Formats: sequence, structure tokens, C-alpha cells
Amino acid sequence: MTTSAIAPQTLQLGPFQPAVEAQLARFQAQNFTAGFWQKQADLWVADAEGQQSIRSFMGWLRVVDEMLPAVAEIEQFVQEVKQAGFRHVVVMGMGGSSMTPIVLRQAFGTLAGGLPLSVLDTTNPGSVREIEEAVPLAETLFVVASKSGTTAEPLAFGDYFYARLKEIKGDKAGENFVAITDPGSQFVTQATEQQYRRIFLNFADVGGRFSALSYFGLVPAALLGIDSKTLLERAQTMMRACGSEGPTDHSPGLELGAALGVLAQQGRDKLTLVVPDNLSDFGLWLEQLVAESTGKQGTGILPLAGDPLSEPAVYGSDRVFVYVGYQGQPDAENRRKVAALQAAGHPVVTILLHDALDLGAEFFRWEVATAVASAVLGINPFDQPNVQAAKTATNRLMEVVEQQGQLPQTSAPAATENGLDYYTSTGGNSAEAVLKSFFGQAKPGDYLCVQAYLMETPALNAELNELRAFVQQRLHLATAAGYGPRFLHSTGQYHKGGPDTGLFLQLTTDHAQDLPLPGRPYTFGTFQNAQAAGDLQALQDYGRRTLRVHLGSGSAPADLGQLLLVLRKALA
Ligand SMILES: O=P(O)(O)OC[C@H]1O[C@H](O)[C@H](O)[C@@H](O)[C@@H]1O
Repeated sequence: MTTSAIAPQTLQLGPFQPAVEAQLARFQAQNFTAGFWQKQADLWVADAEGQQSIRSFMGWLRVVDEMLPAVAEIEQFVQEVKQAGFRHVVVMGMGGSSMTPIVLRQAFGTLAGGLPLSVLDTTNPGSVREIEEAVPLAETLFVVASKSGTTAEPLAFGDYFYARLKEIKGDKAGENFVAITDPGSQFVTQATEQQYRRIFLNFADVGGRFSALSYFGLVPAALLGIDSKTLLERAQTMMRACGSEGPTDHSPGLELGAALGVLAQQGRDKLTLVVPDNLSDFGLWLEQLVAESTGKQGTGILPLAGDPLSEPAVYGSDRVFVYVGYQGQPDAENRRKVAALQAAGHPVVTILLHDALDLGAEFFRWEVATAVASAVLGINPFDQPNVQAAKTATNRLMEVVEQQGQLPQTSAPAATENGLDYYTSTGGNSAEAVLKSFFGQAKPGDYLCVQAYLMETPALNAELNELRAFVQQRLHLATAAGYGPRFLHSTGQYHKGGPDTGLFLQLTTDHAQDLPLPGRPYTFGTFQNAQAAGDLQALQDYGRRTLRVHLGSGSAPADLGQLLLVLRKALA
């Protein structure tokens, strides 16, 4: 279906309406939209270096125009791949390089003419093995996606599966591999040497989290069988609505961004996303875009994906609710609750899509809104200065592993009960006392962030949801949850660079069934545990409140159930 109308957006801002209107008037006086499209970097920051960085990452503004003529080439590639007998696709990448296929795969489901697609964005050995066992290796196309071409995880995934394919196809292994990366990245050299089937060169001036509508999103989209031309045309309609071809009365991106920026300034900095089930992964994409762009210099907006939706009484004054759903879909329970929240005085944004192809336009709407909110907050949306801290700490630990064969010993846990080790400096010498003192630090406006360096499974997700629901009801805290290392390339920036309002509960485990990494003196499991330890170190270096619970190596959902049992007692 083609449609020229964009998905309608309603802003019900209650008492915040006047402040948002005042911001829009300031933008108008500044001629903001015209400056925005001309990449006028002083709209964001005053320093010359920051302005230079902003100008060099605004290629996403017109990447849709660059990609439309490339659709035929991408579709031809998909035909070639299908004719060559490929039956499955695995996209391997972190953060902005893998979020879009995660969203699209869920929203569109299985399409006639499309190939089933998996995404690998974790170093968890169980998850790597799960993918390896689920796909027909010889007939699987592996898409290694990394803008920089230097990110440790996708390079490790690529090496692992390349070695597996070599065992099967010898010198022809490269036929099963495709690269998406920036021109001139060191990965181009490797992919060329390994005779990859294809190398798609992306655009140096399009940053990872703004790359949904570039090759990073569109090659997987076409492999999934999605009509990527229509996806782009919808995005183009949104571009025009946002002023790409001249003045516009109501730019949806500008209005949304102004609202989110002003609300964050007024303490409403938890963007609580409410979506129907088949859009839940849109929250992962939004987290990366918004949290990594705005979470710096002690400010920012934290999108919460999957925070249980409750009655108004449990929420503090730190929320803005955003409902993204479909026009034809009742989604009654969610809509009823959102209406109650609005009636209770919470600001509410509603966006109603015609169908999943509107996601093309949504990517663009939210990119503009994020850049505009960043201008309100006076920060550079295109850098991620605090992501490096965790990577540096991890690299240091990996050097120890290379020299000594294992990770350094940590100090003794404060408590060990039922196979769970509790590591904290907050106090307490029993599990219950540790949890009591950790959660005792919570104050209004804080959020709990559960960081699971574990294998993602439906059973574990269910336990995580229960834990979040309990904390929300009992302490009236916003809750976030993420799997490591995925969130390190996403909300990890906000955790360290944003406001000091997070309580970080890190969950780790031993890996009974580990996997070796070819050409490296360590395993996937050691790599994942080093990433956890590196980020914990970085969080603590920033003075964040942390608690690490090391689970037994048996069943993670059962262990988490155990933790929740103790937590219920601790907070009784
Ligand atoms: O695409 P890559 O260069 O491999 O980067 C993948 C991810 O890595 C970093 O951690 C950045 O913070 C993310 O914004 C980025 O999307």
C-alpha cells in the first residue's frame, strides 16, 4: 500500500503545553528548521570541535535520497542470493548496525519471498551456539555489519562463523559472507582478503544509530522480503513534513523533539514506550537512538522499553508516555491505561501507524525528534563519549586474560546464598540485607536498570518482567532491563554519561558450555564476563550505585526467581 499521509501524531502535554509552545516559538524565531537542514551546528553546541563533529555526522538527513536509487541494486543482490540457494540470513553486529533488522523482523513477520533472518548481537556462548544449531550453515548468508569495522563483537562473530564455514566449504567460505561497513574501514581489507560475496559500502557521514535507512537497515529489509522502496518513500514523505524541501507549518519531528526536550528539562526524562506486542523491539531501537544521543553531560532522555504498564498511582513525576500503535488495531488494554495516565495529568504522545511500512517514516521522525531534543538540551547528539570507558576497562581485562589465561580474581562476595553470590560495597552480610541496603538508596526520579549478561530466553524474559513489575509496584521506580553486551552499545552511554539516577543490578554467570574463539586465546564466555566486569568498573568509576549478583551456572530463570524471592522479603 502506498500512502502519502504520514502517521498522525497527537501531543497531549497537559500543564507542559505552554513551555513546549514557548520552545517552538523560540525555534521559529531562530529559523531553526532551515538551519537544521543546512547542518547549522551552532543550533546544538557552541564549541568549534563539537560543531565540526556535528556537521560531519548529518548525512542521515538526506540518506533516503541516496538510497532510493540503490534499491534496484539491493533487490538484485537478494535475487542472486536466493538463486544461489541460500535459505537463511544471520546479521551480526552491535548497536546501530543490528537494531533495524531486529525491529523489522518482528514487525513484518515472515513474508512470502523473504528469507528467515536471525540477529547475533551477543557474546553469550549459549546464544551463539543456539544460532549455529538453528541455521543450515552451508546455506546461510552471514551479514557482518560494522560501520567502524573495528568493533570487537562483530569481528569475533565473523571469525567464528567463517572458521565454521571453512570446515564445510574450504576456500569457498567467503561466498556465505557479506559485509556492510564504511569506505576505507580496516574491515574492508579483511572482507576482501576473505573473498566475501559482497561488500556494501555505507556512508561515512551517517552515524550508527542514525543508519536505519541506509544499507545497514535496507539490505536486511530486502533479504526479509520487505518492500524497501515503499519503506523509503514513506520516509521521504516524513522528510518533507519535517521541512526537507522548505518551510512547513507543523514539522512532526520538530514538535516531538521540542516536547521531549522540554519535558526532560522539567524532570520528565523517562520516555515510557507503550506498544503492541509486535512492536516491542521498536523499543530497543528507540533506546539506542535516544539514550545514546542524549545521555551525556549529566542530562538526557531515557526510553524505557518493556517497563510494565500500570495504573497512574504507581508513577512519579518523571514520566512521559509514548504510545506507538496501529490505526486498525484496538490494542484495548494498552490504550485504556494510556488514556487513564493522560487523564491523571501525565504527558502523553500518541502515534498511529497505517501499517508496518510506516516504520520507514518512524525511523526518520524519531531521528529528527532526537536531534531536536538534543538541541533543546544543548548537547551534541552524534557522539558517545562515555561508551569508550567500558570498552577500555574490558580491553584491560582481556590483556590480563591473554597474559594469565583467565580473568583476575574479584574480591570475595558480601554474601553467598543458594548458589548466588552478591557483590556490593553498599553493605549487608546476608542476601536479604544486601538487597535491602542496595534498594534502600532509591529516591524519587531514580530508575532500576537490570543488566543481564546472560542468554536471552523467553523464560528469563518472563522472570525479568516479574522482577521489574515488583520493583515498580513496591518502590514506584522506573525500570529498565537490557542484555549485555547489547545495551553497552545503546543505553550504556546514558548509564554513565546521563544523570546519576540509576541503580544498576548486574547479573552474571559462569558458562558451563563455553565456545572457543578462533585465533584468540579466550572463549566467548570469558569475553562476555570481561565485558560485564569492564562495565561494572566503568559504572563504579562514574560513582554509580551498583550491585552484582553472580548466578550459579544452572538455570538462570530459576536463579532469578530465587533472587526475587529474597527481594520480596527484603522489601516487605
Ligand atoms: O557499527 P559499529 O562501528 O560496529 O558500531 C556499533 C556500535 O558501537 C558503539 O558502541 C557505538 O556506541 C554504537 O553507536 C554503535 O552502533
